[in-house]
Amino acid sequence: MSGVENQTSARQLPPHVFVLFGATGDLAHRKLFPAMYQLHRKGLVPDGFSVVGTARTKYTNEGFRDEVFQSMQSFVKGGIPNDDVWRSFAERIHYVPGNVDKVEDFRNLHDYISQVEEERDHGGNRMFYLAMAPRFFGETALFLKESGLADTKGWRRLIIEKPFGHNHESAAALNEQLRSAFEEEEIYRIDHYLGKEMVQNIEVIRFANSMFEPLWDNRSIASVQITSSETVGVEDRASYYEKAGVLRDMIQNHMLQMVMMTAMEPPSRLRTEAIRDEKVKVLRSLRRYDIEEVKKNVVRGQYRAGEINGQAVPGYLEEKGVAPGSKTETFMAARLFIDNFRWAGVPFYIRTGKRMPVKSTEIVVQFRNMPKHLFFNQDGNLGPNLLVIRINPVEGMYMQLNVKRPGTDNVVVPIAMEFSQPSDKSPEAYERLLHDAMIGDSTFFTRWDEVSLAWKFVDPIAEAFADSSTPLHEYASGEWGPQAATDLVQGEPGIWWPVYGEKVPSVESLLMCEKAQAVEVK
Ligand SMILES: NC(=O)C1=CN([C@@H]2O[C@H](COP(=O)(O)OP(=O)(O)OC[C@H]3O[C@@H](n4cnc5c(N)ncnc54)[C@H](OP(=O)(O)O)[C@@H]3O)[C@@H](O)[C@H]2O)C=CC1
Ligand SMILES: O=C1O[C@H](COP(=O)(O)O)[C@@H](O)[C@H](O)[C@H]1O
Repeated sequence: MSGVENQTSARQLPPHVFVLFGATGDLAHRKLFPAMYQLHRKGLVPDGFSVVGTARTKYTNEGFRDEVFQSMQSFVKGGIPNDDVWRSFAERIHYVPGNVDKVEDFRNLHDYISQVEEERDHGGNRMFYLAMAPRFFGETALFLKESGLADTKGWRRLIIEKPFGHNHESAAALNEQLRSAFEEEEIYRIDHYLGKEMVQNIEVIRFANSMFEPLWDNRSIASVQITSSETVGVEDRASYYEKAGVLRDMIQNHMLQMVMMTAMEPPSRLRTEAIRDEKVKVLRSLRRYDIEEVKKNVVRGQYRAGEINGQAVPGYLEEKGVAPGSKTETFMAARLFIDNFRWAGVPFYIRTGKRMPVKSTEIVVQFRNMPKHLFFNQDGNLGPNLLVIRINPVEGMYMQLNVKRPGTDNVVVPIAMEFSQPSDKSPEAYERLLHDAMIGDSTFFTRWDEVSLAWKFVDPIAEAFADSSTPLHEYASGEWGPQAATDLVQGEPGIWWPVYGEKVPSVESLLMCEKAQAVEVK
């Protein structure tokens, strides 16, 4: 017995060689090896599955396996034992030193992989994962072709990390390079938010519950708010973040993906291209902003020193690697409009930033108020119904409803009808996405037209930021962004609904919120 679980309900993966570029890097150690280990532990990988890692640092197979084992102690919750499961996984791991700037190193890698394929049947299939800096993506794809590595007897697939370009022009150029070596169907562009359990659940909540779909439009919904707040700062990623800012780091990809999942039409069938077609239509209807509209609908900010969880933290400008006087935005809020029949007139508010009070991602769908109020809460107000989808750290949802407070008066209180599931039971986003790519399911990867349209939306905002026509507001670490972001939310609801992080909303917190709303809406 290897100790490997026999998980019959999930799909067994096809045999293949998994070629991991950037195998010594942070992503490989933090996410990819733990994800593959879990797939192995669950009995989902077949005999013919091997990982061949490559990067410039020199390791023997044994040395590299030890390195992966050590990093697993930090990156798999609770660490992993040195038992049969690990040993049988380690046997699958190989390492070949190489530099992606040198085509001859690809030939060397090719020879090694051919040897691995001779020793065990991998079905002639190869998966290439580019876990490297984006500047290497295009050239690596071309060298894969030139060295013959991409000529396989079975299937070949390319998984590519974000960021996919810096703007539309560079993304299109990169796409052309990739397409000269791989077909669109062979390219799996990662957006790890699409691997999150509750992001995938949005479709199920919407399309498997008959009570929501009839209400899911501008007749019943007043607004949608999507918040993704982080407590961390730029950490040691300034060299990347200084050029990206939150607009390219979070909005162009994760935030727009959540907008698409919330706003898309039901697909005609549960098929990859049918789903992606519906998502793309949302981006086609997303109103694009010129500079004047950016000024009205977009707010950006940069964190200053403050406190997070009682700990003093420095401002962005004091962080390691940040240029003096940097204008990089670490926070952005925007009011978006999707100009189609379903959503005309419904504002979609999005906000995301670093060094905010809690780590939380939530989607709040606010239903319209009653045409006439018969009942009121203790402040003479009546809160709206909300459907809140909680993406992380809690995975779940709640519906905010009004009920009668027990007693002889007719006072109404808001309650949260709540569902949550333990997040440690869900596969990590990377585990789920690797599994999908290995079985050839690209539903939760981004198609080129999605990426292209997302850049077309983002580029004018980036230009407005670059020519300083929109102010860069300051906010203290530990705050919910600048005041201007609060001012953006007009009409119903008039406030940003709170996000609760680890907490569960209580009647008191919901009432406080209604009170705030009553004041703001006036
Ligand atoms: N880290 C994370 O959590 C996340 C990362 N990403 C994305 O993943 C990608 C990788 O990020 P990350 O792992 O953090 O980056 P790292 O800098 O930690 O790793 C880069 C890897 O590339 C290798 N490398 C660098 N130059 C060469 C070269 N000339 N030839 C061959 N290999 C080379 C490095 O190894 P060596 O020095 O040994 O050559 C290393 O293995 C990026 O696109 C990033 O945006 C996306 C989401 C999250
Ligand atoms: O892609 C990125 O996402 C993380 C946030 O991801 P989460 O899963 O922790 O919500 C963000 O910190 C990082 O800057 C960005 O590159």
